[in-house]
Amino acid sequence: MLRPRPRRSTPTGSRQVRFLSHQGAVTVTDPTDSLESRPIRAVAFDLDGTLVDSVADLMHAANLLLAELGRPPVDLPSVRSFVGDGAPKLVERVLAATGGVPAAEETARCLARFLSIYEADPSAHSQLYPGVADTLDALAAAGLRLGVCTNKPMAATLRLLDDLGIAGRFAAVVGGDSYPTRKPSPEPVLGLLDRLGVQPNEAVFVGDNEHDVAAARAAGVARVLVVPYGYARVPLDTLPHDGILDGFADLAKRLSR
Ligand SMILES: O=C(O)COP(=O)(O)O
Ligand SMILES: [Mg+2]
Repeated sequence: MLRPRPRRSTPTGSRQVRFLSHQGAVTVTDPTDSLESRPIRAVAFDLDGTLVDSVADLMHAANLLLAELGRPPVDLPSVRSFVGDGAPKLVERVLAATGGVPAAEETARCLARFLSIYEADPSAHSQLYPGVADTLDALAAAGLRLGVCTNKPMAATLRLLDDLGIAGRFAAVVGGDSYPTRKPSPEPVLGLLDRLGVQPNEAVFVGDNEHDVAAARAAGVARVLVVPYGYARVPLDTLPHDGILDGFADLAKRLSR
């Protein structure tokens, strides 16, 4: 059976909260929140910094591009701070840090070259964070629909999920080039939830940075949780989430009793 955790910053009172499990809908009284009852049917995940530690492969692709350009390489902490706004911003930041951003046409050529390098092998140095595979299995076994909403372009995203053996866990995947806008826009989150066949207030979002929290909040999901280990660029406790997980496996504990 599954149960929610209280939301932060909600009026006191009481509410009935329903989660779906194998056994059917489960209703739990949450005394800290007066919102309407709502069954949780889906969990949406960010990718980089939440499911996968991917920064080493991003750095590798960036440094192959930079070598071709005759520029110096970037280091891991720098690339880590560049991730989260999608590949075009990543490449722009890499170029800005190594001599400057060239004219638009040359920058576009750099982006295309970076993507062709990265998409060819996005997983050589990347790994799932501890507990990810087992926890996804447990949530799926509990009857929840799982999806990915990332700012990484779709081609690389699908390859990475496949390489790491978790592509089959997700009923829907949305990338940074799936909609006109990316996170922090709510558009890709709403698009993913639509593909999963659930309403926003039937979903939990799990992410690692400020864009995840902003996008999920704006989309109106029931709960926004963050992992403690990702690529956030601001302190997690300054963000309007509903809780910081102890680790990925903590998600199963938080959603079950
Ligand atoms: O910026 C990216 O390319 C991906 O970032 P995300 O998976 O954390 O959204
Ligand atoms: Mg992320």
